[in-house]
Amino acid sequence: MVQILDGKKLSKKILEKIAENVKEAAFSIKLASIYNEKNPGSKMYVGMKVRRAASVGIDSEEFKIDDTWNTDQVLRLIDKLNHDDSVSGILVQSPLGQHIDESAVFNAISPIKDVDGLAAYNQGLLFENAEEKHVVSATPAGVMALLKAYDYSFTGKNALVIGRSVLFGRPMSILLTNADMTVTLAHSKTPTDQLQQFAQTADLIVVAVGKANWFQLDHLKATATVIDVGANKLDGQTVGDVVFQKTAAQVSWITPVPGGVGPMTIATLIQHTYELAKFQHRGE
Ligand SMILES: NC(=O)C1=CN([C@@H]2O[C@H](COP(=O)(O)OP(=O)(O)OC[C@H]3O[C@@H](n4cnc5c(N)ncnc54)[C@H](OP(=O)(O)O)[C@@H]3O)[C@@H](O)[C@H]2O)C=CC1
Ligand SMILES: Nc1nc(=O)c2c([nH]1)NC[C@@H]1CN(c3ccc(C(=O)N[C@@H](CCC(=O)O)C(=O)O)cc3)C=[N+]21
Repeated sequence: MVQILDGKKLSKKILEKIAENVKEAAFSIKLASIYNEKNPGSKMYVGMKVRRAASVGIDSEEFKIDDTWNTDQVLRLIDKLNHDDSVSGILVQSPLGQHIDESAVFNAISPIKDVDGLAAYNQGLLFENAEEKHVVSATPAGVMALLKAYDYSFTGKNALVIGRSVLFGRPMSILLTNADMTVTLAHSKTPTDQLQQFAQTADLIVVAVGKANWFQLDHLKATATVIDVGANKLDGQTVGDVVFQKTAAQVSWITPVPGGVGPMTIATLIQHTYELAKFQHRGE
């Protein structure tokens, strides 16, 4: 019988702890979010992050851009926020828009305000496994926290990560490598028969392709764990990348959508905001 990795429950516990820490902090904390207001998903997710942050006593400031903005304008905004001591963390919600150079934007964020761990400085330290020295991308870090909360044993196990984005797949594959798993990172150029081979020997399968109800492979290991990162809108409902029933019937652990990775992403992002604010005020 499959067991649920309950991100909603764990995220509540994380937020309660942060609320206590913020109450005791002798400094105010503010999260600045930049997003394209024409993207309904971005508007919704930033709204959720702002509300959750407020619920633990962290302020927010939203910077809405639209498709008339160019990369330089966004870089100038980030430069302003980097130098604004009242701003503890800077979140750039992707996608910003086809014409914006997201990599240049992420890399312009001051490393000590990069709450999503997307700047090359932080991604580089992730490669070095120097985790105590840097911020890790919120969603993969949230997945690790969820697995650790259920005492997942990583060492020597096989992981299959499907999706290689800078936002999720790549940092996820490195985090799992750093945790001593043997990681296969698949993508759209991985032949389907190969994907089936990797899936049936995987102990951990992490799906982040951005296609509703896409993953439905058979012959999965009965002891396997499946992490569904997908957040797709289908007829007004949020559905994952994984066909839940068919997959849950085969494995031991699975995350639900909603209620799995999503809430963990938000809680982890807010935790990073608190931790970076604390670092910025160290020694006071
Ligand atoms: N819950 C949360 O907190 C978060 C959820 N998400 C969700 O996760 C999903 C992925 O997001 P993101 O990483 O930004 O997505 P991207 O669109 O940036 O990347 C999708 C990845 O999936 C791969 N892919 C696409 N089709 C296939 C296929 N048929 N077989 C194998 N691989 C395939 C692509 O391969 P290629 O590289 O070859 O193009 C690409 O690497 C989305 O639904 C997003 O909403 C993302 C971040 C946080
Ligand atoms: N720089 C950046 N960082 C991100 O973390 C980031 C991003 N860009 N771009 C888009 C994706 C998507 N994302 C989600 C966050 C929370 C939920 C979430 O909490 N969803 C609820 C359901 C919400 C609903 O009702 O639709 C759940 O899964 O329980 C989903 C998706 C973060 N993203």
